[in-house]
Parts: sequence; C-alpha cells; structure tokens
Amino acid sequence: MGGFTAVVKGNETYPESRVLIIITGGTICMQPSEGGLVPVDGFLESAMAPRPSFNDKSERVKLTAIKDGEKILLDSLRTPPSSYSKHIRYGALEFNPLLDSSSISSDGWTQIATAVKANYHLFDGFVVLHGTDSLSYSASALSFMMQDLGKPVVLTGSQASIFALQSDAVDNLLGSLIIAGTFVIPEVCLFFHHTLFRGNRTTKASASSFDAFASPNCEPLARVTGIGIDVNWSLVRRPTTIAPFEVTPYLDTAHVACVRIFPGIKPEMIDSILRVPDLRGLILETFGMGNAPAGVDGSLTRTIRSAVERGITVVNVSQCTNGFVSPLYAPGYQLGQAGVVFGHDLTSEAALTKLSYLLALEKGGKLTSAEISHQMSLNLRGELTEFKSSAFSHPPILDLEAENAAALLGRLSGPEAAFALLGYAVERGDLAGVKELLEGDEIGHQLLKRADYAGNTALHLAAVGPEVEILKLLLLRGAGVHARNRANNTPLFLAVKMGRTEFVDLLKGAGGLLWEQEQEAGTEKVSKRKLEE
Ligand SMILES: NC(=O)C[C@H](N)C(=O)O
Repeated sequence: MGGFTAVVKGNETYPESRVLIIITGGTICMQPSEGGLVPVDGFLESAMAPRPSFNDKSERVKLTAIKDGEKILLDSLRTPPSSYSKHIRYGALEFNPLLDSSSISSDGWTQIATAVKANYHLFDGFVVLHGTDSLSYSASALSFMMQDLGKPVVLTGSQASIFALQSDAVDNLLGSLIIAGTFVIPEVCLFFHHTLFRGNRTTKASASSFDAFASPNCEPLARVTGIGIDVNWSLVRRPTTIAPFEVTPYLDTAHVACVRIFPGIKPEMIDSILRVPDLRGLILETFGMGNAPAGVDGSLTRTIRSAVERGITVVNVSQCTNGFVSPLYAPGYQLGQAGVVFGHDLTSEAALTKLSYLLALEKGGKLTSAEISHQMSLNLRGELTEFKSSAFSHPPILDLEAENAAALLGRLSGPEAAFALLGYAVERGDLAGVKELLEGDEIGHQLLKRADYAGNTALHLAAVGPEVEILKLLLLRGAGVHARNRANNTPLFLAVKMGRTEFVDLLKGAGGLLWEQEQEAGTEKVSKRKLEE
C-alpha cells in the first residue's frame, strides 16, 4: 500500500505534473433549463477557476495540446500542492456538443480514445468528465480500446452538479486529478466517492446516492483515506509486453444485443433478436450461476445452437452482480453444449463492450470470427477472473495464471472468487487443485464454511462431484457434514439421492445423518447426469 507521504511546508516550490481533462458532459457540468438539466460549456472557467482547491492563482501558462489533429495552446490552471508535494497543472478539451451520458455511443468513445492517444506524449495522466448513467459502459469500452496503456486514464462524474449547494462533484474531480497526476496506474479507472475502481469491473449501483458505483468482483485499486490515498499496488495491472500504447479507434456496437432472461421468456423472443439482420453477438443475462429455462423440449437450447452455428457469438453472464457463471447446473450445462461462451465474472457492461471490441478487430482483419469466442473467455484488461481453459471444457487439472493464483488464495477478488474456483475444482474432480486452494489454515477454513447462492458448501458440491477422494479431503480438513443448502439438503442427502454408495458411506462415517423423511425421499433416485459425464 502506498499511503500518505508528505506534509506541505511554507513557500517551497513543488514540481508540477500535467493532466488533460476531457469533458464529455454529464451532471457534473449541468445547469437547470426549461427542459430539465443540461450540460453547459466553459467548465474550466465557470466551475474550476473560482475554486481555491483547483486554482492556486499562479500564472496561467499555455499548454500545448492536440485537438482534431491540430496543435493548439490550451489555457491552464494549477492546483495548490497536494499532500504528495506536487501541483497538478491541467487544461481541458470539451466535447461539442456536451452530452448527457445516456446518449454516448461508439463515436463518443472514439473521440475520447483518440484525444488521449493524440495527447499521450504531452500529459502525465488523463481525466475524463462524464455522466454517471453510462459511465461503466464507457470505462469498459475505453479499457478495451486502449491497449498497452502506460498512463492513468481516470473517468469520473457526479450525482449532483458542481454548481449545486450539496454536491459530490468537487471531491470526485479533485480526487481524480490528484490520482491522475500523482500515480502511474496504467489502467482505465473510474473514481467515485473516494474510491478508485478498475473501470471495466464497475456497474452503476445507485441512481441517486453519492456512493453510486460498485465493483462486485474486484477490489478497488485505491481509496482516499483522509488526506492520503492508499493504492493497492498488488492489484494494479502492469504492462507485460514490450509494445507501445495503441488505440483501436472504433467499437462495433451496431451488431450486438443484450437480453435479460426472465421466468417465462419465450424462445421465440430470443430467436427474433438472434435473427436481426447482421447481428453478430448476444449477451445473455442469465439466472444465478448461468442458468436459463431450456424451453419446451429444449427449444431455447436449439434456438441458441442454431444461432451459434450461423456464426453468432452468445455470451453467458449472470444477472447477479456478484459471482461467476459456470456449467454447474443442468440448464447452464445445456447452454454450454449449445455453444454459449461462459463470461466468468464479467459485468454486462464489460461483456457488451468487449464483444463490440472483438467484432471491430474482426472487421479490421485482426481477428478471425473463430477467435472471438475464445478471446471472450480470456482476461484481456483485467475485466474477468480467468480460468486458463474455457470454463466449459472441464479440464482435469486446475491450471491458473499467476494473476489468478492470488485470487485463488482469496487475496485478489476476495473469498467469493476463491470459493468459485474451489467449486470448479470440486466439480471437475481436480484433487490437486482443491488441495492447492485449501492451503493455508485460515483461507481453507473460510472456504469450507462458505456457500454459493444456492447455499451449497464445497462439501455439497463434492457429494455430487466425480471424485470421492475430494470428499474425503474436505472432511479431513473439517468441512461441516451437517450444513444444509437453501433447499434444506445436507451433502449426505444429495449423495443418497444420487445413489452413490461410497460417498454415502464416507459421509455417514463422518457423522452424517438423515431425517426420517429424508430416508424415504432418498429411495427415489434423481438424475445421474453428474455420474454419466
Ligand atoms: N449523474 C449523471 O451524470 C446523470 C446524467 N443523466 C448523465 O449520465 O449524463
């Protein structure tokens, strides 16, 4: 953690860093009009120059910048020295017209990305002022458009206008400026309510609270703690290739769609979307861990399979904000069989913009259509917690990249991520992977006590998994044999229902008991899909 470091003294002179602010619009620069709030231009002069925290009244030197391919001289302002003993000197480029972010599109993202690219050598960091409505989409989109980024790009906005009496605007803007001018965090980030997030992990979680954004599957990159900023450097991505910063100046949002599954959804509805002319990709927001109703006689599965055969990429992401999709349950398994790509823990915003990015690469001849599905399940910009093999292929050994080894220990994306990994390993019968995950007393203990959204502990999963040695290992590591899932079932009951004598004996030997009614119910066996795989 890089914490608070310096105290500002007397009349000393301090170095300056340079930040370019790209103003796209949003509530932060809005004023009331007869037709509701609208963004108003001239933000630097009207909102920043009069405020002492943004203007130390030093000489307003001109900064060279590039606008629309032309060299221009930008008016600048300078902050007083921060607690990191630096002034931030900044100038601004404004969109014309300014936007309510609900109207942002691929064109706007292109404008932002190309402005960053053109001015990359002239500034230390970039702040993008943007409305909150589509902020997570834009942060995700820009993260994919910017490859091998070496400088911070911080998106921010506010829930109330900077001209309002009570507003989050000053805190959000000042925090973003200081971060962009102080720390080399080479990512597209979103700063809001004292917290710096990886942009492509965020989602707008509140329509009105100042604490508006969540990053449910990835810890924040930094937090403002009083007058200091704690950066979680272990999470910050670092370039791992020797390549210059590149921008893909276009995203193909015109040929993708997103559908939220709901109880009773008709396969025809999905089919009609999948038959929109030239559609190339569909994000399917499914229930829980990736489940959708199969439809009468599997009609939804057939609809999807046929679309996949026509070259459409269908990506499975969860409606739950937290957790992973996986083919653990039969409905998700069938989607996988139909050729659906599992989007792991991608947000819908990241899934949609990532697919648009990959389609743009395909259009530019940089990717074949066959590679799109594969790339969707890879971690390109920290947007997902990756399993090296496709989640659907059930590889025998849990083989994780170094980055995910940290998640595996519960350090990266928290215990939920580690628990989901454990679930995969148990389900695949990967004894070595399970052992690895349970290493470390405290983590192992935590994981054995956790449950998924259906209340299943690792022991429940092992009781229906393929490997009896895993069941034994979990029991020896202290997994609770009496835990009940949401359906009120114990691991032993599940094993009995599956008709698995060896597993039943082991669980009974570990103290597992059946209620009387469970003993009766256990005589009718359920589907043995797991055993037949
Ligand atoms: N708080 C905001 O910025 C909301 C506004 N409608 C926008 O997204 O532009």
